[in-house]
Amino acid sequence: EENDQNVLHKDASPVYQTDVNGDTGGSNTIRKGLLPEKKVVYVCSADFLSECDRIAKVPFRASITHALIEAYGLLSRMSVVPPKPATFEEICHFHSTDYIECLQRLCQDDDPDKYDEEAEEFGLGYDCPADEGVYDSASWAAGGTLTAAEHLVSGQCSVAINWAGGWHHAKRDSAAGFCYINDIVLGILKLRTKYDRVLYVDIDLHHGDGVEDAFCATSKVMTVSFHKYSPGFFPGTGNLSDTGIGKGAGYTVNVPLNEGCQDENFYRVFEKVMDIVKIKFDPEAVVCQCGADGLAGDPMDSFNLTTLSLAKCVQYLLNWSVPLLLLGGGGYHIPNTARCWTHITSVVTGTKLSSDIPEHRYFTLYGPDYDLMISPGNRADTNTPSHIKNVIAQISENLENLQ
Ligand SMILES: O=C(CCc1ccccc1NC(=O)c1cccc(C(F)(F)F)c1)NO
Ligand SMILES: [Zn+2]
Repeated sequence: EENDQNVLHKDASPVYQTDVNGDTGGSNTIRKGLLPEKKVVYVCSADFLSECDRIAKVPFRASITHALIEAYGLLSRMSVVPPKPATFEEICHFHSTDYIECLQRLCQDDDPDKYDEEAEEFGLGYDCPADEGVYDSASWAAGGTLTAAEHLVSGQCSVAINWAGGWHHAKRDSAAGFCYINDIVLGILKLRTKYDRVLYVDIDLHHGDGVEDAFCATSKVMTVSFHKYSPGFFPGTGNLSDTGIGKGAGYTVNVPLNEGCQDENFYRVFEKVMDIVKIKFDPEAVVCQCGADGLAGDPMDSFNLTTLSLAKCVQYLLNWSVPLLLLGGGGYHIPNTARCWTHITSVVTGTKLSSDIPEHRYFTLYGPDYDLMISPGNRADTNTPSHIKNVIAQISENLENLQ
């Protein structure tokens, strides 16, 4: 096999770290950051990929992403762990049994007129179709996130990755925004069996409303979502004034941004907000939804980010050296999404990658540049300095009062 798993990509120059007695390099210390060898769990298997390839709005995205990660030789830097699909019982640790039973029933029904009143009640219908295979792919994606979270809880790794997870719109008793099972909530509930304070960060283009709703009334889980917020833009929630309720008051953070957001503004806001979150909440574990639909070139055509800012956000969280669960999410320009999550995987494993896409099964998708990096479009960033300043000021004021 041309791509020997143990050979880093030809131009990759691993980043060296001086070891305890000061000498650098040597065969076994080609790592940066604080992760001990192989302490990154990457959830994947052939069954898992073929099930997640069937997710309707992102056909074959799971396999295309995995193939690029493999082509760059990154699998040898991680522990690859095969997941199982989440069971009905595991799924109902968050979702209502009525909703999940209805989802299962409809997915097995091939009658085009199957969307009865009950279906509508559970958000299942023409905008969230319960087609054949939807339950299976959603339960496999959720199983991947649970497997990743379990490896963090058991201490077997410090970072765990499920690029087929991140379905942040699903509610306790309803599908929404093509999300059917909220794997993120299930993963956070799993982490909460060990960690007292869990932080959720969402850098997808859209507001992470399903996760926010699940934890808006508790101070044990803080949710921080960075998203486009503008009239008529889905889901329409996630304004600055949305800060949590009851015991959770102040533990919901929303960072509403405008059209055209570029790397510089996005990362500037991210860093300023997360600096305060770290001081005021001091999380014991972090879950980050890395939705890539804010990238330049995405059919959502809303933000104008490149993988550099999204990868810098993950590097920022890595530097906290607390257990970190990384998930996918949106991302509808599939080669760019694969570029983004491969770039993030290289950051997590401390591996420098050549910007030349390696020859592999899906090489042709990366034309005409065949470059790992993407360029921003030339649309203006409508986030004015005063908007950015006001958002940061308001959020630090909201967090100031946190006990
Ligand atoms: O990406 C999402 C949800 C996207 C969404 C929510 C509600 C209604 C529609 C959508 N998604 C789309 O419109 C969509 C999904 C996949 C591909 C496209 C495409 F047509 F832009 F490619 C569009 N959340 O992070
Ligand atoms: Zn999205």
